Amino acid sequence: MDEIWALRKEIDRIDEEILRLLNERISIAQRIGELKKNAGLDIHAPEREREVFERLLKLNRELYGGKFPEEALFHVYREVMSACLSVEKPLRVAYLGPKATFTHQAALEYFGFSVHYVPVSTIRDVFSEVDLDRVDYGVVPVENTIEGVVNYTLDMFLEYDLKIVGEVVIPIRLHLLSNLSNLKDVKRIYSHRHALAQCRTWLDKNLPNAQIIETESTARACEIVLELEDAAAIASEVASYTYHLGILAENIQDSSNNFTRFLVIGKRSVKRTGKDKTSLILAVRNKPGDLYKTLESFYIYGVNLTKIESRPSKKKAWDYVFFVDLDGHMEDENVKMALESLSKNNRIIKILGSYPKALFEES
Ligand SMILES: C=C(O[C@@H]1C=C(C(=O)O)C=C[C@H]1O)C(=O)O
Repeated sequence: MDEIWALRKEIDRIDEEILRLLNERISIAQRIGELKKNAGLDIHAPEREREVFERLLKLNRELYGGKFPEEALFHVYREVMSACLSVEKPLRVAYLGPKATFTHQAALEYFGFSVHYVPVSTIRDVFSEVDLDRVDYGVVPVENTIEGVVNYTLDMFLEYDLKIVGEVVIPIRLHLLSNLSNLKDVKRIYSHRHALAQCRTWLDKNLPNAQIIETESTARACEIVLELEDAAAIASEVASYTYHLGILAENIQDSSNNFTRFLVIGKRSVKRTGKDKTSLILAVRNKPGDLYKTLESFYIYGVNLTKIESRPSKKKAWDYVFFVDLDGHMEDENVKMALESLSKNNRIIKILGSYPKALFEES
């Protein structure tokens, strides 16, 4: 007992030191904020945030053998930087709502909690909020490893002149949320159709007799469950703390290969980090060998394409454009040369931006 008491004293001392350092850090961030304002620079610096994360994750591995878990270190620093940024300039971020959805989770993962979030009801609204400067950034889903591409998001890039400033990949993990403490007391389960379908095997095995009720969103399921004494909802981790519901069973989804990629959209390009991606929209004429010729530029300059997706141009029937993602930044020599050669041949419709690759890319 004495030893526990002594060790807790030690923890108190360490916490005081961490607190002092956090306050010192935020004062420095405030000064950097003023300097950036005077120089007309962007206050939010995603490339610098990436550098901070990578440096610390590396130091944690090299100096301490990764004793402090990597994901936790990421979240601690996500919040530290989110708070430091908020004293420089409070950011406003729109996302495809409602609250507590996976898009909300992706937004939190990218910006942390010290940001003002604006949930909106359509992907178009996210684009228009950013376009009209009502928010600084927007977050939208773009593809899922099981369901495929979110076409609507790609189409919006043809309509709006916005830039991609970042990406987030998150595993779609579903949990059984309830304030009940025993699985056998769950008589009714509420959730959105997709979430229920993704947990079919687990439900058949663990709660074969419970009544299943569909709701319009996982968020609505949580609201209903809060009022009931024999029910549980299937929803995300963010839903559990948004609605103050406990996690009765974790990771109940059938597939462990379910990931969604989200894009962060804004108005300005992001500086090079060395681990970047570039997205662009290309025009390919409807004649033999044209796609081949377009792709040849990437081959000649050794640029690796990570994705190519075709969409109707909406200008003419059977006319298509290609959405391309590639490894590298526009300022990288090989990417620059490939883009120059494509532009000479009038193949570039839009460059959507260069941005840091997702930090934890699990796809
Ligand atoms: C402090 C800065 O401003 C913001 C906060 C950061 C941080 O807390 O480390 C990093 C980048 C910026 O988004 C900075 O630009 O260095």
